[in-house]
Amino acid sequence: MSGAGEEDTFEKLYGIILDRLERRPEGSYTASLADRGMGHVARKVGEEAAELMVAALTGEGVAAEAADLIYHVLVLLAMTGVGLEGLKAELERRMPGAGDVGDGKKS
Ligand SMILES: N=c1c2ncn([C@@H]3O[C@H](COP(=O)(O)OP(=O)(O)OP(=O)(O)O)[C@@H](O)[C@H]3O)c2ncn1[C@@H]1O[C@H](COP(=O)(O)O)[C@@H](O)[C@H]1O
Repeated sequence: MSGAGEEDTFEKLYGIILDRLERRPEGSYTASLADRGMGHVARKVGEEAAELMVAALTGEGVAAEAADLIYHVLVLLAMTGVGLEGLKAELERRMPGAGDVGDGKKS
C-alpha cells in the first residue's frame, strides 16, 4: 500500500513547488498562489478540503480532489518553512516505537 513510489511522487512534486516558489516563472499557478500570500493559500486549503469532503460523500472525484488538497498543503508547508521534512518528522514521531508515550498522536 505504501512504498518508495509514493514517497518519490510527493518529493518530486514538492521539489517542483520549491522551484516555482524560488523562480516565480510566468504562468505558474504555484507562483500566482504565493504572490497572493499566506491568507489566500490557507483559504485554498480549506476550500480544497471541503471539495474532498463532497467527493467522499458522493463517491466521485476523490483522487482528483485529494490531489488538489495535497498539492495546496505542500505549497502551504513550503511557504510556512515547515516543509515536507517537517511533516515527515511529525508523522514519524507518531509511529509506534518512535519514543512517544500514549497514542503518540499529539504532543
Ligand atoms: N499538482 C498541482 C495542482 N493541483 C491543483 N492545481 C491547481 O489548483 C487549482 C485548483 O482549482 P480551483 O478551481 O480550486 O482554483 P482556480 O479557480 O483554478 O484558481 P484560484 O484563483 O481559485 O486559486 C487549479 O488551477 C489547478 O490547476 C495544481 N497546480 C499545480 N500542480 C503541480 O504543480 C506543478 C507546478 O505547476 P505550476 O506552478 O503551474 O508550474 C505542476 O507541474 C503540477 O505537478
